[in-house]
This record gives sequence, structure tokens and C-alpha cells, in this order.
Amino acid sequence: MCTSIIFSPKDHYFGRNLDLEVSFGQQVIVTPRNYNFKFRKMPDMKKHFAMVGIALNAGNYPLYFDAANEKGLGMAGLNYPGNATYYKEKEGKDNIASFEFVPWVLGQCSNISEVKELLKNFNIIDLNFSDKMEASPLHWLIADKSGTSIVVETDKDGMHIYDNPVGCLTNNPQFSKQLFNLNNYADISPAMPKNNFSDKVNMDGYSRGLGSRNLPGGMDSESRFVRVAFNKFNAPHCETEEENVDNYFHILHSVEQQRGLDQVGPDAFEYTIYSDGTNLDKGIFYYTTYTNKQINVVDMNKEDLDSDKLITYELLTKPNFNHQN
Ligand SMILES: C[C@H](CCC(=O)NCCS(=O)(=O)O)[C@H]1CC[C@H]2[C@@H]3[C@H](O)C[C@@H]4C[C@H](O)CC[C@]4(C)[C@H]3C[C@H](O)[C@]12C
Repeated sequence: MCTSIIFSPKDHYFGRNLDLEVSFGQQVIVTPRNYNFKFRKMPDMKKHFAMVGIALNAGNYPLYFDAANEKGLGMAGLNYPGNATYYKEKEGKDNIASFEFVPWVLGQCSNISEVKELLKNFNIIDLNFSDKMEASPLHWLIADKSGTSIVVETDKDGMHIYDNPVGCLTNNPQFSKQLFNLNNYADISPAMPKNNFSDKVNMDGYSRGLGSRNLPGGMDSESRFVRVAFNKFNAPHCETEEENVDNYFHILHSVEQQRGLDQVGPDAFEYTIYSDGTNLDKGIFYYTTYTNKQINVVDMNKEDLDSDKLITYELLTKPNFNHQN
């Protein structure tokens, strides 16, 4: 499972938790403006916006899991098995494979209204990257530095673009159902609950935090959706970058999957391999990994963004202990 959010305390932070049982050897990859992006059914994109995110470098082609561009637009693909549908090629349409969708959008759009315009002629096609790497069933959260976000789902009945009032996405079911499900949690609150039960019973609030007692705690995608939306809406908005980045990671880590809790095979457990976030206003990329909880930083502005070569950084995974004596 995965969770993606846009958090807007002052600047805007976009990213995700990547939850899975196996790692692909992904890296932080900065794609500069003059890297030649090839598309299977569309002309090459020789010049485009620079982007930073997590990707698998497949023979010098960055297969992005999630990324943000220099204009402050971010995009993440999350598993959507059973629902994601990719279509046949259509004449006159922009025919894009699912693994090309992130660079197609981030290469040329600056904000959500441009994305909506671009998607008017979009057709996602059923194409594998290679024989060994089949297309993944995904849906996408896309957000910009105004804090606006949309969800794109390509279902059996066609493509849906939803305005996203909560600024988060997890996995199944469809986004519209995830939103509807929030109805069931309307009474969750950071405040102590009032006794609406009966004035015949003395309820003295034996513990702090009773207002969030019914917040779902499971690893499943519906529980994480409710939990991350609630935690994000109630997170503090601070003044400094450090405080806001710290709060951002508290939100993502509140839905992280601890190893051992989500069994997907006889001896296999899904867990949060990394959590990342880009400051969309400043182009600074932050991440933590399951074993390295220090916040690591790659500042896109420190790179030569006019280059034509991918810039890669290994994800740091070595535990970082600070011995005080
Ligand atoms: C599995 C990842 C999503 C995480 C997630 O939602 N996990 C939930 C798993 S489940 O519901 O519980 O089964 C997705 C996100 C981005 C995906 C990758 C990117 O789309 C880039 C390429 C695309 C290629 O077609 C397949 C390999 C791949 C490298 C993808 C592998 C995998 O499907 C990734 C890493």
C-alpha cells in the first residue's frame, strides 16, 4: 500500500510513502531540462521542465514512482489493482504508456489547470516497459504549489479526473468511495468528546485523546486514507522550513507500515521502504527510509538543470544513531 499527500502549512510539500515487500533499486533522480525524454508513441521531448523524485534508472530511462518539477507541480503513482485499466491506442490522441505518464505531465505542465487541459487529449495505453517489466496498475495524485490537487483514475468505464478536497490518496477502492467513507468518521476530533450518549451515565473522560479513539489504525488503504486525512488537517502550521518539513514527515510516518504488520506472502511483509516530500515552492527534495530516519535532502537548484544527463543519488539506508555519551 502507499500513501501520498500535499501538505500546505506555508510552502507546499508533496510526496508519499512507498510501501511494498520488495525494493526495485530505486534512487533519487534529477532529470535536467535537456535530457531527451523518449515516448513510445509520441515525439521525443528534447526540452522540458527539470524534475526530481524517486525512480528506477532502467538503462538511462528514469521510471519515476513520484516526482516534482521546477514549476512546483508534483505527481505520484499508487497501486490501484483490479481497477486500473489501460486502453488501446487511439488515433488523434496523445497515446502515453502508464510508465511515461509522470514525465509526460511534469515535463510540460506548471500547474493543475494546465494538467486538466493536457488531459483532454490524453489516452493511457496498455503497453509494458519491457518483457520483464510489465505495466503496473496505478492511479495518480497530482498537486501544485497553490495546494490544489486532483486524482486521475483510468477505470473500465473510462478516465476520471477528481478534484481532491482532502489532498491525499492511498490505494483501492476508487477515490470517490474513499471520500464517501469519510462520512463514517465525521465525529473524530482532537478535542475530548462530549457525552451525547446519556446524561444518566457519568463519563469523566478517563484518558486524554478520546476524541480520536475511533480513528482506524489498520494498514489497509481505507484506514490509512482516513487517518492521513485527519492527521494532515490537524497538523500544526509553523513558520520555519525545518518545523514544517518535520511536521510533514510526522504525518506520513503516522501511516507508515511497520515491518511484520502487513503479510503478503508466507514469509513476506509489506513495509514503508521510503517516505519523501518536495517543497514545491523551492524545489528541495527530502526523504527518509525505513532504516534511516534522518531527513536527507537533495536540493534540485544545486544541480546543473540545463544538462542533458540524469543526476542520481543512492537512497541512504544505514541507521543513523547519535551517541550522546
Ligand atoms: C508498487 C508501487 C506502488 C506502491 C503501492 O501502492 N504499493 C501497494 C501494493 S498493494 O496494493 O498492497 O499490492 C508502484 C509505484 C510506482 C511503480 C513503478 C513505476 O510505475 C515505474 C515502473 C513502471 C513499470 O511499468 C513497472 C515497474 C515500475 C518500476 C513500477 C513498479 C511499481 O508498480 C511501483 C513502484
